[in-house]
Amino acid sequence: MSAPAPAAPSTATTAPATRVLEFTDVARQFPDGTVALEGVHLTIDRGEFVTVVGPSGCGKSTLLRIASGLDAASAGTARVDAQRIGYVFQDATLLPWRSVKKNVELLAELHGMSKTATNQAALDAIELVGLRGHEKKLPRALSGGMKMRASLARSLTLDPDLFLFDEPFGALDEITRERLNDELIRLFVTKGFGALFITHSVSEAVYMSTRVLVMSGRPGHIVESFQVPFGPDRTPELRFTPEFAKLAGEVSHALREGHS
Ligand SMILES: Nc1ncnc2c1ncn2[C@@H]1O[C@H](COP(=O)(O)OP(=O)(O)OP(=O)(O)O)[C@@H](O)[C@H]1O
Repeated sequence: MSAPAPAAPSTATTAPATRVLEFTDVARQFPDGTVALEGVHLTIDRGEFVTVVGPSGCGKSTLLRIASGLDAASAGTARVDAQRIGYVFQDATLLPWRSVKKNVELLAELHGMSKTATNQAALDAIELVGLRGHEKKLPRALSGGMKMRASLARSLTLDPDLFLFDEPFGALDEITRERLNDELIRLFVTKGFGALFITHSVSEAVYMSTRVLVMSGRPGHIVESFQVPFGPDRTPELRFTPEFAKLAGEVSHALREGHS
């Protein structure tokens, strides 16, 4: 069993951090009076992988929707300084009649990229997510993991500064999920985007992130923040180390405390 990598910043860089997201005192109250979020402070820089865990219904998806611009804060300031935003949901949302390649090209097309640039971006993204050789397949011929790879590739064509993930691997079996965790870490290290990742799995949160945030029950706000001390070269064995177990235990504890 290999020891965890020494404590290090996730992406070793000496350049000043580029802030891609800054929430100050954000609240969201819906018209029916439901207060989903209250007093949320959150910053994400490029090169940071920030995961939010919290009890069901605490406002995690609402937080992500505000970050994506699909929803707006009802109080406070939600600032996103990203030219391009990637968005991956639990459902891969592929168009069933388009091939893998055509699905991956979709966002680039919608963003008005030229045919040549779209083609190249799609081929690069397909290569990055390991779908080479499957370009012509229709979504129905793909496994759940392959669909998620195609969904990831579709956003990668935009080379996002900020990537938003709403439980992207929640519906996958454990082996596929862990494999995709590793692939996403590799993409993150290669591309250096900022990430906001939502999951119900504490283990996934600790394994993937540079920082884990724990939300309280509704109205959701951040009750605890954990800097993750493991470097970018994480391998599955990390999950079996005492350091990992200790941190995961602390996050679980904070989750239970925030819940009560
Ligand atoms: N459009 C809406 N109108 C009224 N209430 C809403 C609306 N959207 C979400 N809510 C409520 O706001 C709260 C937060 O919802 P949200 O989906 O953000 O939670 P979540 O933490 O992502 O939940 P889960 O972990 O179960 O996916 C919930 O109580 C939900 O019912």
